[in-house]
Amino acid sequence: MAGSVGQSLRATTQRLKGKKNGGKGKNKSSKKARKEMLYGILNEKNIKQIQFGVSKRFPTWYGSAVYFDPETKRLGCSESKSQLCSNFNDQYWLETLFVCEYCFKYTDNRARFVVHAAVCPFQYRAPGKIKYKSPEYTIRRVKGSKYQLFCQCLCLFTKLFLDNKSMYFKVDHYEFYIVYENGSAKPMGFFSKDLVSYQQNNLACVLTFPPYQRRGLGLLLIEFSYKLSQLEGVISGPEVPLSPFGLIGYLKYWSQILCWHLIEGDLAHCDKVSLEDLSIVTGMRVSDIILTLKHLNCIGENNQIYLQSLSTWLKSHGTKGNWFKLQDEYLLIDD
Ligand SMILES: CC(=O)SCCNC(=O)CCNC(=O)[C@H](O)C(C)(C)COP(=O)(O)OP(=O)(O)OC[C@H]1O[C@@H](n2cnc3c(N)ncnc32)[C@H](O)[C@@H]1OP(=O)(O)O
Repeated sequence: MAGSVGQSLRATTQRLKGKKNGGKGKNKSSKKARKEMLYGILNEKNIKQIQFGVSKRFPTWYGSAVYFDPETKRLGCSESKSQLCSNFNDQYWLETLFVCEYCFKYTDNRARFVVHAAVCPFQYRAPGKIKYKSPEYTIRRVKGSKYQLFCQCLCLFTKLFLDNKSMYFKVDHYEFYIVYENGSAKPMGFFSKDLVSYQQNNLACVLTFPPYQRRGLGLLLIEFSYKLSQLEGVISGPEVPLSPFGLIGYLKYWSQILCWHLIEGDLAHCDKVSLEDLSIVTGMRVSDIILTLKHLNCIGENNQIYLQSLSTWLKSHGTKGNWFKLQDEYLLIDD
């Protein structure tokens, strides 16, 4: 399993490079096919389900061609012939993709998966450096340049749950912030950060793995991304476009932050608050603030903010004293 993944990724990259050079002058449809191959774009799901570690199984949300050889539709350089699409079901290329829940290496072969699961070194030591450690959760920073294969496999996995992002192989200038439950080396979710983002985005892509969703981890990661950009002294926000779930999650986070600053925080006693004031205290972009205030139905002509509508939102989405997921005292940001 371990060797096959590295070879598979190299083979895919080589194949794509080769096709790119040899494809000059060919028609538009082959260009489109190459693009789809490069970004793994598929209109339908091609892997039915994921076996994530030995005990978790769940369906994929989106298709991805990047795991496969485009000609044979077989997984990377797998020697297994047991799960070809023709043997299974025309809709799917593969019924079950076995993914290591510690390092994201993958295979279509159960026996190889079981062997790997028993020896994966990441189960004893998670990669990267701890940047946040509360009594409940740890967030580790994993550099793409240092843990290339780990990050590439994580990006491939992400594509199965996020349709509009497509970065798999060039991970060198990305950092990955991965959340773990304390005492466990099993990643539960992550966000990536582009270190050469011209828009100075504080987050490229965020994912909570399906078994761990709706526990507040998405909001924790988003809050952490803002903490990092505020420490850098940058007004920032996520890379766009947001996915539908991304938008719901961000609107929740942004609504809470704006409500807190306007009702309980530094701005609560100001007579007049401008969008720029809000941007400075929250670290949010003005465009995101306007979007959120419109969502909260509390911005009028001349960008006047109606606090009454904020209070109404708060009543229906009460945070019960838990305004923030992240606690500053547990931050370990030294570089
Ligand atoms: C810039 C970008 O990367 S955009 C791409 C965003 N990522 C994706 O779309 C990948 C797939 N989706 C996911 O991984 C997750 O849904 C995330 C990351 C967006 C949210 O992760 P979670 O850990 O589930 O979020 P969390 O538990 O903090 O919930 C935050 C809020 O989002 C909303 N929300 C999250 N999931 C759902 C859902 N399935 N249905 C309705 N609302 C939801 C809720 O308001 C929720 O708060 P609540 O539970 O108190 O009601």
